[in-house]
Amino acid sequence: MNSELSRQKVEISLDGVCKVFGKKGRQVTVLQDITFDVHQNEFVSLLGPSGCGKSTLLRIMADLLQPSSGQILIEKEHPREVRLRRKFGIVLQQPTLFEWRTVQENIELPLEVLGQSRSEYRHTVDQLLDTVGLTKFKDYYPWQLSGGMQQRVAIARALSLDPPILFMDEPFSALDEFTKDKLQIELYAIKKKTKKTIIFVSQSVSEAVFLSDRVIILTAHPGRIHSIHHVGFGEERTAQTRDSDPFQALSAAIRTSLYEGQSHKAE
Ligand SMILES: Nc1ncnc2c1ncn2[C@@H]1O[C@H](COP(=O)(O)OP(=O)(O)OP(=O)(O)O)[C@@H](O)[C@H]1O
Repeated sequence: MNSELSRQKVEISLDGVCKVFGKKGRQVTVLQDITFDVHQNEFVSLLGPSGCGKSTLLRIMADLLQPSSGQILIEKEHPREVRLRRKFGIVLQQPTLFEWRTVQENIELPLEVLGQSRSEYRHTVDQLLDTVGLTKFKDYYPWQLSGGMQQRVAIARALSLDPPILFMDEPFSALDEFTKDKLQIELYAIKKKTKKTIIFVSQSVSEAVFLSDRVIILTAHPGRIHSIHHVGFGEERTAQTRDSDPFQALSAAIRTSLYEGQSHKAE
């Protein structure tokens, strides 16, 4: 482990997590012996081929699924406790906004559910609109927005209760390249500003390298950790980062690991 990371507090800890789907006689092991720690304010991507169990692992971490064996602790507590105290936000591939609520009303929803009044959360919501660049569009309805704008609303909504942790499952995968690149830069800036811990599922090497402090590569059938790569570019990530030699070199190394993971499986 690099020395800077070892000084940071462990926020999420996975120990020997396994997941088996199906009934007796027709069982499939999807995840096997997944063990790693995530530190406070760290951005960790889970990268691997389709079907290797990335979403399943994220869902287990977010208490949407239970592991078949092994343990997950978030700040030394079971994910259920953490979920009930709304200590994490979730952003999925599809933004799942409420069509009959405006941008602002979608972002306000979790605060409204908590029983706060608009005067209490007005400042928070104004700040979130500003953070995701949607102040001018606050009275628009989801169907009046582009896909990228809708995903920005989903991110703002996930941040509305100011959770220390964000779980994100391929949030940009349905978007075009240009919007994707732009949102990656914005997400990195949000992470820097808000100091969140982010676990991010991706199928894209360049996305994972651009956003992450560490990239965890999973192999498929069953999903196991193949390797963990530290991203050493520091906190300056711009459009030019992707053209830099360190970025290209790390992307190439990660691509090699991904292919290695697949070919071991085929042997
Ligand atoms: N509820 C379920 N019951 C049975 N099998 C499931 C269930 N959920 C997922 N699986 C299986 O688990 C495996 C991993 O699925 P998962 O969605 O976690 O993979 P993934 O790496 O996120 O894939 P992708 O990148 O394509 O989204 C797949 O083979 C899938 O069919």
